[in-house]
Amino acid sequence: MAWFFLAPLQALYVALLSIVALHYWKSASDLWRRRQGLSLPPGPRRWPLVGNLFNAPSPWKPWLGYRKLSSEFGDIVYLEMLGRPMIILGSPEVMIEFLEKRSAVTSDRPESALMAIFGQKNNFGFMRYGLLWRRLRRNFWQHFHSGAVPSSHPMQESFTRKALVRFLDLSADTKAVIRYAFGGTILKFVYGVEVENEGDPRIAELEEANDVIRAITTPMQFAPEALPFVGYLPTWTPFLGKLITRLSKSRAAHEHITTEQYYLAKARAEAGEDDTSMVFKLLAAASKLHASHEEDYCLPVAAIAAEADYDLHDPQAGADTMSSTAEGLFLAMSLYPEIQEKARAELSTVVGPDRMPGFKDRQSLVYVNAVVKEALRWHNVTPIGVLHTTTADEVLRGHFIPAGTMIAPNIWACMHNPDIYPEPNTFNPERFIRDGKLRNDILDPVSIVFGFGRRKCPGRHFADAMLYIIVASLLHVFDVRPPLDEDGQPIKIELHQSHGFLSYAPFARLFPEDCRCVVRPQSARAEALLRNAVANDV
Ligand code: HEM
Repeated sequence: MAWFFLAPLQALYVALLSIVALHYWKSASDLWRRRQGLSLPPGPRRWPLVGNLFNAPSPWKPWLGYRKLSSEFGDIVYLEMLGRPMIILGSPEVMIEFLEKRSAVTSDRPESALMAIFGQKNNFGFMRYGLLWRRLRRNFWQHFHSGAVPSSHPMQESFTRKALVRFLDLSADTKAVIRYAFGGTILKFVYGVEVENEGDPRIAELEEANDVIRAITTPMQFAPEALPFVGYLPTWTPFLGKLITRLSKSRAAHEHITTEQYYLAKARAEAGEDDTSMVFKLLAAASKLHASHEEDYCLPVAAIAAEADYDLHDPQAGADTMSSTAEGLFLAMSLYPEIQEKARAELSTVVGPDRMPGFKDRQSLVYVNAVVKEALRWHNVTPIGVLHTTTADEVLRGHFIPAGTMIAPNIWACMHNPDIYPEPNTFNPERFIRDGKLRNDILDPVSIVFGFGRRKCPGRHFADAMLYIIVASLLHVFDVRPPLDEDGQPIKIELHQSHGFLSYAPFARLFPEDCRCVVRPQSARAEALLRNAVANDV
């Protein structure tokens, strides 16, 4: 009798297995035909169907495991996850060769169904390569390219001072002030919104809005990406309910803040107010060019503006690039007082005690510039950048790379390669200086940490400018020290970077696990200088 029920089940199993085997055989033979005798790049042994699923580097800080693989197999390592090919690039040369020089075929992104379901459909950072991505990115770039960013320098200078003055309130939380400095600048730049302090609810709402990116790209959370239907499940679903609630809340915050700020900026524009914000300019251009199709332009304008918001700091998960880099920098300053001293000596010679530093001083502040470079290198916040994907079959250094291969550049390994940067774990800006000038014979972190080719970070000039003005203004006025323990002794904090990346997740950003420090004015005169500068800015 049992056979009566088992037979159909067995038949179903056999049918399913045959379909999977047939599919596997078809893709393997198709790949074999396309390879035309070329070998795939070397890599750990793959198993039928699952590939390297069980012997891939641990998803916990995978850049470490990837570096180990590169030392064993070379600059190009091949992995396969359930039939999905992936290569790890281990040196700057091969990254430039493939991702920069062949960016026409290496600029796609892996699709993320959950990102789309949870409100990030128009986020071009995660979008497939194509016309819509190009259109959104071009509009975004107009406001962030190297020629455009200097127009926001006065705003960056004054907002930095406004944020730093918060440190004069002894109870201010360092992380919150850092978040405010970057978040407030971006809100002002994008929407023309003036955020008064780190407690402003809009900063908190933006953090909530970014939570979806953080949640989906955090290793254990990212697993549901393989089963995108979870995006449609109710919040009471066992095991997954918490994640779905978190993502839904983030989507709601994202929709609320971006819509609200967009319409407020639009209303100001319609009322004829003069505003230099990005939304204002985009709207003006859209209505001039396409007066009869304004609604068509609302989506791109709102989406492009929202894109800039993604770079806000999150106090819980630290999912932010600029603030996270700054957290590493504050930690470095507290650990290396002698570096603060050298920067201060330079600031005192170039700027003097009677004014705050500005962008006009940048050329002359060689040491300060080197501190910015070292901050981007030492605490490299995007260790594997953002995954690219190939759109066509390619041959790289004699190896066949199939179309649809995910590419993970191990940026962290380059930034911590002792052959390029001796003693890479030491924060040492002087590695970038020779004979009083910035060296041009050493790999500039700026050329790698912002990614590659057509996908290279479009916010890089803005970010670089912000980091410069923060370092210069901070070190001109303040002293950054380690926190004290209960006995009044300095607590020695080491840089431990968080993780935040699963081998096939599209985006990862790191933050220092602990960056506690104490920020105090160097003198009453320095304090007065800052206060006066802020008063004059108003
Ligand atoms: C220290 C600061 C920053 C770092 C280290 C950083 C790093 C990166 C990296 C590695 C990528 C991926 C590039 C690639 O795929 O090859 C990226 C993409 C991106 N970044 Fe940044 N970024 C920073 C700041 C910013 C800022 C301030 C903004 C906006 C105002 C921004 C907006 C974007 C956008 C929109 C993309 C997606 C580009 C695309 O897919 O076409 N970033 N960033």
